[in-house]
Amino acid sequence: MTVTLEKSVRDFVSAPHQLFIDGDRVDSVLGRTFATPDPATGETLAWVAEAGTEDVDLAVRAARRAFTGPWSRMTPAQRGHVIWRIGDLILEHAERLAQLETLDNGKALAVARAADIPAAAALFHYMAGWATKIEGSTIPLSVPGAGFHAYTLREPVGVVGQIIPWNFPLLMAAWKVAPALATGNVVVLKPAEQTPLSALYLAELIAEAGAPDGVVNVIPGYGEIAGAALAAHEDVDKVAFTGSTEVGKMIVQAAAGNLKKLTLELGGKSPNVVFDDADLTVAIPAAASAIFFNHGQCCSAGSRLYVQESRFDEVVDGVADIARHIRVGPGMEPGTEMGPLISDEQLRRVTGYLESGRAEGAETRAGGRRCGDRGYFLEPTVLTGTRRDMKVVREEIFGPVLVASPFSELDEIAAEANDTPYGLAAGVWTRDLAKAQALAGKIRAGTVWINCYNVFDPALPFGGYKQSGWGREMGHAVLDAYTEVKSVCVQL
Ligand SMILES: NC(=O)C1=CN([C@@H]2O[C@H](COP(=O)(O)OP(=O)(O)OC[C@H]3O[C@@H](n4cnc5c(N)ncnc54)[C@H](O)[C@@H]3O)[C@@H](O)[C@H]2O)C=CC1
Ligand code: BAL
Repeated sequence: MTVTLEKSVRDFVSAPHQLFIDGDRVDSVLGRTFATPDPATGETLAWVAEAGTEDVDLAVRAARRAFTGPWSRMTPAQRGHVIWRIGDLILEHAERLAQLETLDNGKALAVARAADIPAAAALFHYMAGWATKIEGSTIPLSVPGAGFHAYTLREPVGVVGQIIPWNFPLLMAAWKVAPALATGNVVVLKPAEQTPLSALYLAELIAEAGAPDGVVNVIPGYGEIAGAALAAHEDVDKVAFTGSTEVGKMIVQAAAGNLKKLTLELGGKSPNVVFDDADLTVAIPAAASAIFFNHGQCCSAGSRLYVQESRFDEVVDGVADIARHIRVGPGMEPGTEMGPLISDEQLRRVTGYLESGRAEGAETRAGGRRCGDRGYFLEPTVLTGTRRDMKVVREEIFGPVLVASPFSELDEIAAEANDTPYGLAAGVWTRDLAKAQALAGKIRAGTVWINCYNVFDPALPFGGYKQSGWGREMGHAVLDAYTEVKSVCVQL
């Protein structure tokens, strides 16, 4: 049995999907379209206009016109009102958006309802408040002689290209669009080719909320064509990207042409460390959730579990038992806890890692196989007996695959936790807060969760050390990424 689709969702999905440029739905210049599949079946869900370089150019021009035009004439309070209204509209359309997200991404409807959609609305509501609080400062100068009045202004960067992934399609759009608008920028958003639908729906809500034409343009298309053109475009002032570290590096090179500003939110291989004095009734289910939430398709996934040796078997057996009982199925089926992976390509990538782990001697404590032969379902998997040099330990798998290892003491685990090119997140579990904070201080990662995991809040900055990225999203910190500082110096 599946949840009955709302008629409006059925109608939206089955309609032809155009690009959203300058407040209008338009076909792509070359008339190209692409299919977005339903990951639960592998069948085509919808056909979507495919942006090419010409469309990227049209969208950038529309954004530039809006930047110098009506958007720049709105007061901060008016901008804040529009952004708040977008949050309200997301909540008003929550069920439709949740169903759309489940169809396009595959995630369980309960998860889309409880997590993705309210979190996207919350981000717009939080950022709305910042629109009226983008302030400079007055600066006392030490230049001898004449008096000066010097101050700084924070100005928008300009036209921002935003390239987002498929793991949290609407939420990643919110993380990008909301701070850009709060700081007075304009946007060309390229959603992932696997999940373009909720971003197109969001474009309509943004227009309904009162954003002038061209302020947010949404151009679905392929990364190597539309994404690459956006990253290289000479009239784009900044690119904000979330996705693989590999593509992040390509974007750095593409952006060099006009030295556009960049923020990058990239991969992770996050350590989750359980000490022997932790409350295991909480730590065990949390360690399972840290890796299995969103099918492990989270950049922050706690994919390396380290347990102090005296409790290793207890914790691993507990996590493996949870893994075996997770209900895997189509996201639209009531009771489903874990849906399919996003695509055939991702399924092959993840099962390739499982084969490599087995070939290198890892032991499978739970899962390890594809479920059925329709759609892209995989069993939640726990591997032990791994070594530091194995691919399954070193590389981001981006699937429901946990590698678990024992450790003996704090300094050893700090070194092992940091033995990765990534530095996105980490978890620490212990009743001893001094020990937790000591380890948190040693771990080189943008977020350390103590006795919790995957806690996100619009006010809490998120981003990576090392090859996990540049800059921070959310919180006060994101405002820096979307503003230029201008110093004004007046001789009195
Ligand atoms: N940090 C995160 O949240 C995410 C990390 N990933 C990682 O990336 C791996 C591969 O997944 P993909 O979907 O292939 O990630 P990806 O990095 O290729 O795709 C992310 C976005 O970048 C775009 N893109 C791809 N190539 C581009 C290019 N040359 N120039 C500009 N934009 C480009 C895509 O169209 C998509 O919108 C995953 O297995 C996972 O390890 C994937 C998605 C999200
Ligand atoms: N990429 C944003 C959040 C996550 O994947 O964990």
